[in-house]
Amino acid sequence: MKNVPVQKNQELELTIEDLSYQGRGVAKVGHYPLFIENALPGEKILAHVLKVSKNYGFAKVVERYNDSPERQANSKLAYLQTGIAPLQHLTYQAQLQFKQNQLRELLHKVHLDQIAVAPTVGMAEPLHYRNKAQIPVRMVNGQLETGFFKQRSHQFVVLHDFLIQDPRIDQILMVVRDILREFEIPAYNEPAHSGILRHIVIRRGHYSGEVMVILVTRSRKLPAANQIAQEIIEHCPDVVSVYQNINPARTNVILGKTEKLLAGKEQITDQLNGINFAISPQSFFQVNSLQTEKIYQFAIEAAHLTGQETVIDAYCGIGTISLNLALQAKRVLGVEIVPEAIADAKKNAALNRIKNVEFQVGSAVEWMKKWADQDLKPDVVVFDPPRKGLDSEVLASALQLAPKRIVYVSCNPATLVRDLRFLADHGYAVAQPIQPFDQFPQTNHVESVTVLERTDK
Ligand SMILES: C[S@@+](CC[C@H](N)C(=O)[O-])C[C@H]1O[C@@H](n2cnc3c(N)ncnc32)[C@H](O)[C@@H]1O
Repeated sequence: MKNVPVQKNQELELTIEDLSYQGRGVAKVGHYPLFIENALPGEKILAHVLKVSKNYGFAKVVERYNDSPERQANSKLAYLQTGIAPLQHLTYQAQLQFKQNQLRELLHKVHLDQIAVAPTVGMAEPLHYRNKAQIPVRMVNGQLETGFFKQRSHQFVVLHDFLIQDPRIDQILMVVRDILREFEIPAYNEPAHSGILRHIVIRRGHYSGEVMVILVTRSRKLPAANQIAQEIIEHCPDVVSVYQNINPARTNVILGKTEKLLAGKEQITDQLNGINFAISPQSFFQVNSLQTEKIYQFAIEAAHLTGQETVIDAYCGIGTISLNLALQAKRVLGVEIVPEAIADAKKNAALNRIKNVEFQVGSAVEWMKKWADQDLKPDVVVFDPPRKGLDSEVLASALQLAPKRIVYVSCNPATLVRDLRFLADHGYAVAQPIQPFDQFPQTNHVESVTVLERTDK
C-alpha cells in the first residue's frame, strides 16, 4: 500500500507507547500506528504485521523482550482473544487508572480540562461479578461444548471457566451441558444454519440466588424439552425457571422474539439497594449488582433530594433508578422505548408498593418534548442513555425543562464528553468531579456519573 511504512507479514522490533481504548498496545512506525493485542506500554516486542490499511494496521506479538510492571501475572490469552476480558493482562490498579485517564483525555479533546475526574471506584473482588451469562455452544469432536468466539472471527474456543461470571453460573452451565449431551441435542452449525442449540443463557439473582436457564434454539424443535428442563431442576435446585427461546434468524443477536416456559416460574426476582425486581428472560438488568448499587447510591445522593422534588428518569429501563429515586422524591417520571421494560417497571413499582412514579413508553425525545410543552418544571433530570448518548433534541428539551440539576449516568465516555460540551455551552456546569465506576472489571468499558448544576439558578 502506497505511503504506508510497513507491509503485511513484515517482522519488526517495536516499543509499545500507549494503550488504545480497546486495550490494545499501540506502537508507531514513524507516525503510522500499529495496534497489537496483549502488549502493554513500555514493552519491547518482535511483532508480525497482520493487516495494513491507509491510516493504521494490526500486528501480533512474536516475542516479548520485557514485561511491563503493570502486567498481570498468569493472564490467559483466551480471555483476551475472545473479548471476555480484554484488560485481563493489566493489573487491577492499572485498569482503574486506565479508565480514569480515558475520561481525562476525552475531556481534554473538547477543551474541558478544568473538569476533574475522581479515581475509579473499583471492586474488592474484580472477578466473578456477572449475574448473567450468554454462552454459545458448538459441536467439537462430536460433543456439545461451551465456549466463546475469537474477536472478529468465527473461530470457537472451548471454555469452561468464564472468569468474570458468577462461579455458580459456570457450575450450572456444566450441568446443563452434560444433560444436553445425555439427550444428544446437537449444537447449532452456523455455516449450514442447521443443528438445534445456539446458546445457553443463565441469569442468577445476586442476593436471591434464584437462577433462570434459557435454552436458545434455532427452531421450535427441541426433543424431550420438558424432560431436559426437569433434569436441570433436579440436579440444580436453585434453578427456578427454565425457558426455551426460539431464534430462527441468521444473526449475532442472541435471543429471538418467542419463548416458551418449560418448567418453574415465569420470572426470577432479585434486589438492588433493598428494592425487589422481577426479571424476565428479555429484561435488561444491570449485570454487576454490587457496582450498580454503588452507582445508584451515588446518583441519588447527587440528586440532593428532600422529598419535595419532581424528577425525570429518562431511559429508565425496568425502573431500577426510578424506584430508588421515588423513595426520596415527591414524584418520579420515567420514560423508556421498550414496551416490555415499561411493563416490568410498572410491575416492579407495584411489587414494592411505590406509588409516586409514572412510567411512559416512548422515546426520550418525544416525552421530554411533551413534558416541556406541558410546562412541567422538574427539579432534577437523570439521564442513563445507551452508548450513543443524548440526541440533540433531548438536549434541547432538557434546556427548555431547565432542571436545577442533571445527573448523567454514562456507559460511553466519548458521547458523555460530547454532551457535556453542549451543556457547558448552554448554562450547566459540572458540580463535582466526574465519578467513574468499574462496572465491568477486566474489560475496557467505562461507566461514570456526572452531576451538573444550572448556573443561573
Ligand atoms: C443504559 S440502559 C439504562 C437502563 C436503566 N436505567 C438501568 O440502569 O437498568 C439505557 C436504556 O435506554 C433505552 N433506550 C434506548 N433508546 C431510547 C430512546 N430513544 N428513548 C428512551 N429510551 C431509550 C434502552 O432500551 C435501555 O433500557
